[in-house]
Amino acid sequence: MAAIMHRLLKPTSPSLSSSISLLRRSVSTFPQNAVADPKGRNVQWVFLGVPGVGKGTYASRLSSLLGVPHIATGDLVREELASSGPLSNQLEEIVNQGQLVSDEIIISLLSKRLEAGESKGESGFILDGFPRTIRQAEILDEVTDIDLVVNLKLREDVLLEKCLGRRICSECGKNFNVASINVKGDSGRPAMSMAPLLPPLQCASKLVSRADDTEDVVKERLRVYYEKSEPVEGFYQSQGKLMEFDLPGGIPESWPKLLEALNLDDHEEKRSSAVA
Ligand SMILES: Nc1ncnc2c1ncn2[C@@H]1O[C@H](COP(=O)(O)OP(=O)(O)O)[C@@H](O)[C@H]1O
Repeated sequence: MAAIMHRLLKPTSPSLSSSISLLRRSVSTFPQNAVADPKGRNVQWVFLGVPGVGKGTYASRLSSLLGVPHIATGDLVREELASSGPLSNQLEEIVNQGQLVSDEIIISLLSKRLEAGESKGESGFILDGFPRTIRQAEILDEVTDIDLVVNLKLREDVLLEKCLGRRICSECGKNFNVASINVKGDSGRPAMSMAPLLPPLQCASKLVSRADDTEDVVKERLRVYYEKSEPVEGFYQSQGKLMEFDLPGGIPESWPKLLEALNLDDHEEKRSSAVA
């Protein structure tokens, strides 16, 4: 009912309709061809969580483990910006102010990425940074079935520090983090430490920060998250698809626990022993 009301209040523009048709076409072979995980679940998964929580880190690790693409809409936006294409000036202003790009643009970037992947034989996906509004979640629901939504959570007082510590290698594009986080336990919350994620020697001199990872812009992105993206958690909760996951610390503590929560810990062990 709420969704119908929303659509009545916000009619879909012709350009959004055509972006949705593109998206529908690019997922038309899913989920029939979707990759199943070792537990037989289709992998059309979504990662939710505030900026800096680690969606990219964990989604990309799972993508390597399960053999499905990790598609981060933030990366698609940054690629479009770097390409100096027709949209780049418009996008730069929006992203550097911490605001959301329009649904039309995001859906058309996502469709193109899915289509390109499909032509290379990719199937299934782990989405990171999409959907970010209720409208985007409704559109995704119109075109395909999402199997699982992982909502990563981390105590708020470390998020800003984590965003400010993010670095990208300007050559290989890998993500690192120079922040060393040590917070004391207080009023029932345990202490938390997160070691920096440092680059290998060949990347060390090529690290850059994202233009939108300044203190003011991160604070605005957090505000936008609570206003526009947090309701998406409720959307999937009501569909019974949401798995909440409280990150207990850095990668060494969190990764095994996440695998356990996803029931994938035995798969990781088998794979590691096969490689060893
Ligand atoms: N689904 C989306 N809808 C609208 N804008 C988006 C979306 N995904 C990414 N963006 C734009 O790209 C920027 C960077 O996104 P991302 O890398 O996911 O950042 P974060 O670290 O905040 O999770 C966002 O602040 C926003 O401007």
